[in-house]
Amino acid sequence: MSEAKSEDTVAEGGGVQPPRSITIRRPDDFHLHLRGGAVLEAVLPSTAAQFARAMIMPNLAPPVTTVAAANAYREKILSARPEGSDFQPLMSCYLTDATSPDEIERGYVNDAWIAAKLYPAGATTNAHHGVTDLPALAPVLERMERIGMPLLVHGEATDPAVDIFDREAVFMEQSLLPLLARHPGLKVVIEHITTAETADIVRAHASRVGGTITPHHLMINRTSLFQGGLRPHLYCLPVAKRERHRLALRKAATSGEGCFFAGTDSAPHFKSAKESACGCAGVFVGATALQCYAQVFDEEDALGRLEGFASLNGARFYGLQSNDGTVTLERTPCTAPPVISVGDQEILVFRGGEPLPWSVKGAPR
Ligand SMILES: NC(=O)N[C@@H](CC(=O)O)C(=O)O
Ligand SMILES: [Zn+2]
Ligand SMILES: [Zn+2]
Repeated sequence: MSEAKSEDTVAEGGGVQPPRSITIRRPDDFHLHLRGGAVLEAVLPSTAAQFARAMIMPNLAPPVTTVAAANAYREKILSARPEGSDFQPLMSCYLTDATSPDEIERGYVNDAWIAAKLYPAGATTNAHHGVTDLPALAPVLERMERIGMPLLVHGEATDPAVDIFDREAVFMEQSLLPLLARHPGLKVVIEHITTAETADIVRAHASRVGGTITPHHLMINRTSLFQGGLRPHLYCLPVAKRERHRLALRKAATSGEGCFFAGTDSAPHFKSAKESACGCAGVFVGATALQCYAQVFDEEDALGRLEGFASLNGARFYGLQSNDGTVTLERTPCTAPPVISVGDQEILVFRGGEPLPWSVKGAPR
């Protein structure tokens, strides 16, 4: 495990004061929704200011299922970058019942994408084209296993009879563990893990299974969704769970174990669509992600492990070089904007408009 450089200062009494700043290698966000068009233009600068690369989620409408669509989307992302940005999108493709193993391999060998995303049909936002019959996906998964291409999983059961707070647990037991057994060489990332038990499943298969953890699942529990009234902007899928799970996620993220890494699941939706009789799922955390991760690691007295989680573990899992360059986080309070505007619409920023104890040096405060 690498310990990042931090500026410890020796207090007059001889004790060590907590560091004022920490410098880590530039991090990667291994789970990001950028959408398209004006939303892409509006949200990309937030991520590009913090992260060198991001795994781009393919749940657009229509979803990214072909090499041509992935290449076109990558070009749109590259041209939406702010002036001077070297941000690199890492592309993924969206698996459907009709996905062909040949198209998956073609995209992988031609660098159109480096991973494929499994959405159980209907499990989350724009998942209605997802997979209805997992065992029938075997030829695709066998091919991925053979070529070493990781499978990224939204791990929730879709049976409406399953309690929403149990959907991740049920998927893990009924679908993910059997899938891991059927495909013993397949690399899998369980995305946005939300339970103590899922963290243990990741650990138990750590040689080939990773787990991404979002900033918000480290900060909120299911009670937060109802604090003082209904909080639609904290609603995402998988929904936040009980406090014991949040504590287990904080332990996993800050443990130094290489199987856990940053994936923000920053998922922009318009305020009007969130504050609705049927509000949609997703938290826009792109503008405050690194500040929030730093706060959590600081609270857990684990700032020295932030670099592993944010900048090294994920790259290692994917067989990528870690990034050149560094980013410095300072213990200087900052307040992110409460909203990002897109034309006459707004997207609320997670923890925007309130003081955060950490700021990203050089990023707008
Ligand atoms: N996390 C969410 O609640 N929403 C994501 C989809 C996803 O990652 O499940 C979105 O695309 O809005
Ligand atoms: Zn998801
Ligand atoms: Zn997501």
